[in-house]
Amino acid sequence: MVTTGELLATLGSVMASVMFVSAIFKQYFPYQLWGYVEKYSQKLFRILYPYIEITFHEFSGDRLKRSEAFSAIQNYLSTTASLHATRFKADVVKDSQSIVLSMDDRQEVTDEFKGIKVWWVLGKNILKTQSFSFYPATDEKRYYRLTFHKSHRELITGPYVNHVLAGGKAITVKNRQRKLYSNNPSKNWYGWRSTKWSHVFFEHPATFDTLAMETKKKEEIKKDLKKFSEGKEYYEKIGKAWKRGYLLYGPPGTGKSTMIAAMANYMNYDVYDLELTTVKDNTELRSLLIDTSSKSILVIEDIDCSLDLTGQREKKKEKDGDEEEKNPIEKKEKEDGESKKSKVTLSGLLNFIDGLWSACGGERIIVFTTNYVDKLDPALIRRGRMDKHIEMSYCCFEAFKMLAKNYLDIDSHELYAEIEIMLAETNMTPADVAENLMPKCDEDDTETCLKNLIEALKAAKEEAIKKAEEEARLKAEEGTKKAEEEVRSKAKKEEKEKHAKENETSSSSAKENETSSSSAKENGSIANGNENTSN
Ligand SMILES: Nc1ncnc2c1ncn2[C@@H]1O[C@H](COP(=O)(O)OP(=O)(O)OP(=O)(O)O)[C@@H](O)[C@H]1O
Ligand SMILES: [Mg+2]
Repeated sequence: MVTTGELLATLGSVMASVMFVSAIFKQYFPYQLWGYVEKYSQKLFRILYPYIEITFHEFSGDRLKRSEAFSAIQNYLSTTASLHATRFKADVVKDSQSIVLSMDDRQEVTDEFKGIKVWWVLGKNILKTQSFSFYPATDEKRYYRLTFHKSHRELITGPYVNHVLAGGKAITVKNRQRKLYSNNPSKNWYGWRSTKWSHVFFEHPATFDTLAMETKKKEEIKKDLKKFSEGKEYYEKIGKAWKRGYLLYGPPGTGKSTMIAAMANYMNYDVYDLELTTVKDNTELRSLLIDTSSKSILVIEDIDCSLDLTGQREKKKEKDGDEEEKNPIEKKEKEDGESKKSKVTLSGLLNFIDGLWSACGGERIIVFTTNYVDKLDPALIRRGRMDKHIEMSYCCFEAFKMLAKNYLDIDSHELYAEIEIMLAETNMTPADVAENLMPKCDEDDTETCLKNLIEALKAAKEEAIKKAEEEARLKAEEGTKKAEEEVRSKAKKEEKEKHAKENETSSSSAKENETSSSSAKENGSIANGNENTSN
């Protein structure tokens, strides 16, 4: 059976023959006559072949970059082709978990858009010449050719092509194996095929279902994320870059990193884990940002330790300073090392998150984590930079139930009541609760694990009481010391005052004596004077 593509191809070759004949004609006949022939042959061509063809090549540019349009069309046609084509090629995606079928070479499929029929064919050119290249050479250059009637030019070249590209990209996102990136030190940026980010496949299994926290809070976060992912038009309307910042804070082991993994899985985003201490300066920070793709989460973990942004860090420095004073050479070496490390400033970081460059790429989530939220600069965590602040706290009963469901596959147990009371009295992180719930050997049944948790909670409670008592004792001791110090300084002050008074009294009596003796002297001289005068 002759396909439409073959028919069109035949028509095409007939036209090519006409062109060939006309080229010969051009050589042997006068110019005026040729002008007529050309005019009418083109007219004839348009009448006989009223179709338009658009070709999308697989590779474009000097560096043989695979065309995004080609990949998108391939994915789009993989769904359309599965309805019409008879020969397929299979690609394995998502770490061998699923198969995607695409059209085989020279296969033709039809598609319809608003009642208009178009034809797609996958063709290939075989290159005859071979040249030496650093890049893996390929002999074949594939392309997709789209053919449609010229009367639908506007509709097909505009809305239809956009529809195909958008549909294809959505399938690419769905099928892609997500990646976890980490930044390379800049000294490795230069050189052949070097990159700013290196990656591994992102395979963290955490989801919002496995994350233990209050359901209400969890649902709120999920809704927030969903709203963000659907908010392209809204962000455009309000004139804001399509990005959202989350600050996750709380004690170690409360699930901040787990939450990031759950967010990435929920949104189907890549993760860029930015290690700030290896970023040389603000310019480098900006280059890293520009090199991230959209639909990604940019993470800066333990922001309080990454830069000199907090009181905590300053305290640490003071302490270091005391130690270094003993050894000035070591101090100098350490200072040199520090200066080589990172010159990223707070203002650089602020601009990175909410400056003009931060809008590049779009659809991006930025997450900071910290154990010490109070010590961060307010400018860093203001809304617009960190739009949503999420406290990850100690394990509550609701979170425990989720962990028990995940770890032990139970919804309730007679020991739950005791655990609920103990969790209300004791601070235990979800990480510790999870560890206690986990069976350690085949013999560990549900009850053993729950009892382990109760024991651990009791131990934690006793420790907390002891710690509180110790703190109270230290506080009391400090209070007594302070009171004693106050009494001593008061006594000292009184003693001083007493001495001062005594000194004052003795000096004034000495003055008095002096005055009386001098006045006696004066009296004597006056008397003598009188005597003299009377003489
Ligand atoms: N809320 C939670 N839900 C489920 N598992 C949790 C939760 N919190 C902690 N865990 C478990 O504890 C481990 C440690 O948690 P995670 O690394 O997320 O803590 P963190 O808050 O990032 O700690 P840090 O501040 O030290 O980085 C995880 O591997 C996870 O199994
Ligand atoms: Mg963490």
